[in-house]
Amino acid sequence: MPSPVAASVRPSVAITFLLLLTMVLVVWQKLGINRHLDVVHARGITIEARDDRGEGGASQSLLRATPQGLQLDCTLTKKYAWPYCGAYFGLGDGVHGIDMSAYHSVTLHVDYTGPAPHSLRLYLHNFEPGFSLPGKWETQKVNEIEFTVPADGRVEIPLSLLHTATWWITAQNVPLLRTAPQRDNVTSIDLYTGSQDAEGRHQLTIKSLRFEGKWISQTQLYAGLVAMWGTGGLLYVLGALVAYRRNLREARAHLASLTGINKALKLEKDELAGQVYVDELTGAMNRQGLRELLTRHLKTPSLLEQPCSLVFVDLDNFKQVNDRCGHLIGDQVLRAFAQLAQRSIRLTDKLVRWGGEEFLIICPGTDSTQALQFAEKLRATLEHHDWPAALAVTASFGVATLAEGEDFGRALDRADQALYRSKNTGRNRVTFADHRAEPQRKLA
Ligand SMILES: Nc1nc2c(ncn2[C@@H]2O[C@H](COP(=O)(O)OP(=O)(O)OP(=O)(O)O)[C@@H](O)[C@H]2O)c(=O)[nH]1
Repeated sequence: MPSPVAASVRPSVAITFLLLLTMVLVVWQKLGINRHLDVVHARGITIEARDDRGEGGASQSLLRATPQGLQLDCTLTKKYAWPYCGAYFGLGDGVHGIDMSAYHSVTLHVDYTGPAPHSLRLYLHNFEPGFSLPGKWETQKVNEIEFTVPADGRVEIPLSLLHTATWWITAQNVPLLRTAPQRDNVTSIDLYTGSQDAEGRHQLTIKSLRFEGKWISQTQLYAGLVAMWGTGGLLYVLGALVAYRRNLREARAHLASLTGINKALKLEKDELAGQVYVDELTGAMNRQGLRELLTRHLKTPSLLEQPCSLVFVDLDNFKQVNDRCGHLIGDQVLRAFAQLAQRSIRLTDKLVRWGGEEFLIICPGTDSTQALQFAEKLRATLEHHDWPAALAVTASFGVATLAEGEDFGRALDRADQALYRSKNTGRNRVTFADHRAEPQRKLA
């Protein structure tokens, strides 16, 4: 019988496959091809200059593309409380941005001239359903970081350092549990002058603003792996369950068929056993049958209910029947005798072919008087019966009644002795044996 899931995929094969796939994915995520996004040079990104004039300030910024990069000319004026100049990089339509969760760092390469300090602010605006509203940029989550530009103009910032701007949380009254930085739907990136920058002319050449990352983040990979293993496990359990139910159905059908076969075999066995206990020629019980009967009697004594009488019957001069008329006629006579005897006895009586032309009739619930009457009646019936080949057939009888507590074999022996006396005293007669002890005759 196939194993539960052998019909689909072996569990060991599936587990090996999943393990290999997991290893490949983990290695690929760690060492595999990186992805990057250089917002200065990428296509499809809207780039605009930004300054504080919209908020009542007077700073001015001008943005133009040069062979060296994106050049921002800024005149910073402290008319507004938080003056700024900067560059805006639009990544979508203001609602649908790009998922930047798998990016791990951003590398900036700039030339910065102007009054110190040279610091910059980087913002990633993330549109989040729940509190971000279309058309209202101020409702988008502000992931920010401010940093000093080193002398060589190169700086690499891990994106994990970006935090949600506290001024934005306060202004938007964001629930505490929604304040964590997030960048799964970034609609714009802004690079502004630092909050402490001095007034005056600042010139910034942004040579590159490059985000480095993986195709999928570690978190996404692990979530995917958990889902993959979970689905695999679930499928395995479902498959095993289906196979188990199918096997159970098959086992039940198998059991039903075995039970049927068993029943048929038992019937056949009973039939064969019945044949073993019956004499083929006469249909009477044979000695094997008598043995079985006596064995059962030991378990259920009512079979030989007291008083019980035994009647031995032996056809007289049967040898002559065979000699004169042949064995076939002899057989017919034996069959006819058995039929006559069967018709004469009670349902509870048993007719046993003892051997040759000798028969034993066991009569439970029959005392000696009744047994003698019965034997005499049968003897007379045989004497007057119309036998094959117009034969005159008689029989001699020996009758014994089991005495209280007497052994069956001993009573049998007495009946046999009585039969012997019938034979010796002229045949065609009934002789009764009283219960005085005689040597025991054995069941051969
Ligand atoms: N046709 C036939 N003859 C049988 C069968 N079994 C035994 N016989 C014959 O029965 C005869 C018995 O002969 P004996 O034992 O001499 O007994 P008897 O001739 O009946 O003489 P008594 O018993 O003394 O009256 C033998 O010839 C056996 O061959 C049988 O199944 N069929």
